[in-house]
Amino acid sequence: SIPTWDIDPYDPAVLCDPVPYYDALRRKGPLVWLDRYGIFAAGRHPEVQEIFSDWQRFVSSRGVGLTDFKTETPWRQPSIVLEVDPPAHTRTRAVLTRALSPRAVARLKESFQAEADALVDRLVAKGEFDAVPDLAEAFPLKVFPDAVGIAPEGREMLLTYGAMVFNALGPDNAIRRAALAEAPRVTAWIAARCERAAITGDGFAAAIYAAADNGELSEEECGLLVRSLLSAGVDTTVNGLASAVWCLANSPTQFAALRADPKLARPCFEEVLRMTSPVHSFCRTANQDTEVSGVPIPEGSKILCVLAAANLDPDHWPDAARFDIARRPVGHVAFGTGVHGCVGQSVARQEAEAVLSALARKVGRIEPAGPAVWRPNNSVRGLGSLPVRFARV
Ligand code: HEM
Ligand SMILES: O=C(O)c1ccc(C2CC2)cc1
Repeated sequence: SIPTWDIDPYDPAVLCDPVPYYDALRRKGPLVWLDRYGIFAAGRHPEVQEIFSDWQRFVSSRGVGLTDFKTETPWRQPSIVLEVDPPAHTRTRAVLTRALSPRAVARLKESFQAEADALVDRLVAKGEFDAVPDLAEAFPLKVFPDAVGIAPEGREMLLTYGAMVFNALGPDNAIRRAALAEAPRVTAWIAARCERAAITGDGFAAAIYAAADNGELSEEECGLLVRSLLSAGVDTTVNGLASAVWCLANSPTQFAALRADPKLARPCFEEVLRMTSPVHSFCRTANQDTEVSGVPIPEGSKILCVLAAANLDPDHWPDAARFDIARRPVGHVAFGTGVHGCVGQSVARQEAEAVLSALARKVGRIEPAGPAVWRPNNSVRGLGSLPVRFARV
């Protein structure tokens, strides 16, 4: 029989302190039936890997949250890359892959590094501050909209919209309702920013709109792909950077190792992603009667793939609970995997390398200066506040 569990993974207390839930979920079996929501949950690395890799049996076009687009109305026009399957996905994904290519991102390395160095210099001078607004939000909100080609005014709206996108993927709970209460105002603002006329410079959005000039996509489709960048490209890196500071503040020996070799900034960020999984869970929908690891899965079933639990699976990672920047966590699923694997991961890594290498070169010690406060969100794991002290080298 299939293990059944009445836990509420979307309870704010669980969202803020999820590791016991992850451990229990993995122990209960490869797939567990969560009868509170009538969904399956997968918390072990092999099953998450299998489900995310098999887009034919486990589709994204019926939504990657708890809403089944086949029977319920999405809160916004579905994404034409995240919430579609091949072949429709193939066309739009190709445009994003080109616009966000490692070469396009490498051109940003210097400006990202200059911005990170200047910011960290200011924070070392300040001494004590909240790393969430002053570093984790400040850095991406400066460099990412510039890289996309979005005007500077009102950028904090990107945080509101990101939280909305990620909360909307959860159940109809208080968090989701609060987030969607602001939907009309925020989605109108986002739509206006995505218009071709509103795009500045020759960044990612300009590269996307070039696909409208060569007939690859319609202008409306290009606007929706810019919306995808604004939906996925801010809250994720904000939470990844905040979690990186949290990991380093709690592991002085690991920060010392990073300081000894600032080139460890990139592998350090991969280990932060494995340990904290900024996107903690996403769904797939079975489009046929099937089975995974011997568990029958009826057509139409939603499967919550708990990326964060898979990334802490002790059967896949030796000493999985230990933050070890020398680990090289190849195979982590913090960026997903398969055809929908994160198309923005080069940008995320470039942002993180800039910030972590600045910390390695300019900060002597990172110390907690008050309680870390986690902010509950139905799909992302993020800090609301992280008071820290930066001691000079
Ligand atoms: C630490 C930062 C980030 C994390 C943890 C992250 C995580 C993810 C994950 C887990 C997926 C797969 C979703 C699925 O398979 O259903 C994904 C897809 C995606 N990400 Fe990222 N992401 C990050 C940064 C970014 C950035 C900076 C951008 C934009 C520049 C971006 C744009 C996208 C897009 C457009 C998709 C959909 C791709 C597709 O469906 O083919 N992400 N990301
Ligand atoms: O295309 C989108 O709108 C989109 C929204 C959220 C994500 C999450 C996984 C990072 C990805 C894409």
